[in-house]
Amino acid sequence: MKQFEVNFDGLVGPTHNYAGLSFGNVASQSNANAISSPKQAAKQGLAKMKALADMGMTQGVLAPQERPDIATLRRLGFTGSDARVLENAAKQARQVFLACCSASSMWTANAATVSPSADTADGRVHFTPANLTNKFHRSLEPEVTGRILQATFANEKYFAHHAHLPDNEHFGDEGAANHTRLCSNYCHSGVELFVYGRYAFDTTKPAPKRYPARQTLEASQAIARLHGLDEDSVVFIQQNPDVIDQGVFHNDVIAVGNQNVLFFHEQAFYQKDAVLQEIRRKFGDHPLHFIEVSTDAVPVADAVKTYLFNTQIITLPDNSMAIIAPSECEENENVHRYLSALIASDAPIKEVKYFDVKQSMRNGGGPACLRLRVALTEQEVAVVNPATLINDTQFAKLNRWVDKHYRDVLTENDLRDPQLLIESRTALDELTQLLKLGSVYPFQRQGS
Ligand SMILES: N=C(N)NCCC[C@H](NC(=O)CCC(=O)O)C(=O)O
Repeated sequence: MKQFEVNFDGLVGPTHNYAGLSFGNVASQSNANAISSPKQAAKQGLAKMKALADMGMTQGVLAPQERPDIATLRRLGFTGSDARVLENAAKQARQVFLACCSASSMWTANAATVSPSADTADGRVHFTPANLTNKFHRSLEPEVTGRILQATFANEKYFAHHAHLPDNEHFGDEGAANHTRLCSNYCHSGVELFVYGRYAFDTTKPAPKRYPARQTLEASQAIARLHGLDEDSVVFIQQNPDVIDQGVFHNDVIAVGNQNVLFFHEQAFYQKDAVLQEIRRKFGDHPLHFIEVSTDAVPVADAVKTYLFNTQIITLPDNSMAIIAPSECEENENVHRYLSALIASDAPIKEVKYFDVKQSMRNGGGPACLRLRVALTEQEVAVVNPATLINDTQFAKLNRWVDKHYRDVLTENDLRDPQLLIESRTALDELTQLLKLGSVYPFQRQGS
């Protein structure tokens, strides 16, 4: 049977900006208020999607969200015309306003957790949007994310969509950024790794001291239950609290897996040896490769700066593996040396391809943050909304759409411009037609 792991990349929205909203995410904080380029950001993302499609990968795209989020600003007490809501919010509650303008839905690794049909009790692909409770600006995403996922995977026979977990820190869930699946073949049952940062109901357990742990064990357990996963094929792993305190705010900043390869930093996991043993036991007799990177080879600070682990390991149509890395990895001596040695070694990864995703990197989002992985059978691919899959035509249309609607530069001051709101809504309205999504945005559903 043909097997697919489809990457659904987030399209960068027209209000892409740097607002320093993510405490614990070093890049986000250090680029607060830098000038952004939504057009360049969207094009960098599209170029990566097109490059993967050209490598023979099946590549999808997920629509961004409506920002500024006028509906939320109204919910928070701002009234009058949309222009007045923007003006008053920017003047009276700058931080709240900025949070409601973030284009953070571009990082679709945080859109949802996905379990392929081979792993689930009812044989469907299961999706649970992440509630992203730890950051206000991100907690605004799950409802619309759910609608976009339902419009993309719109077939109940094959796809099951759950509501996001309760919106409370006890069930803080960051989606696929803390979830990895190991398997020998995408269509065979695999072992799902759920990485959490803390226990919600037991404060005696280890937890980071400086920065927040966004994901709880209880949230990860709830997702595994909802998706009908077999406990013999699930491993719950605590992230090392010390690395969270060094800026590793999601597990995908320090570990990444693909098929039978787990690529991780030696400091990634709490009680690492027991974790690796459990993974090996549950994976069974098939070959399994642990590629462990020592602190001597790459210090955690370099991993956080370059996003060595926020790379995509992909299996190409000829079954060889390649690693998709941000250009920051090529520019850093330690990391470049490491990657060059890795592909020359007998490890399964044979090729490295560098991509410029700097507009995203400045907010703490590398190549892997920009994509949601969905392992699908041939039959399942056939029922995905075809307009969301990238081919030459869709790529050209999306590029033209960006050229037509996106600004070259954006500053904080521009965000309060009512014209930007109109531009964004016009762009998104057209996008929903291009991707055949129906009415997913609040501005399209007013009065419905
Ligand atoms: N690791 C993964 N999978 N995703 C990266 C998400 C980056 C995102 N940055 C932000 O939301 C910054 C927005 C700002 O500061 O303007 C976050 O911290 O949640």
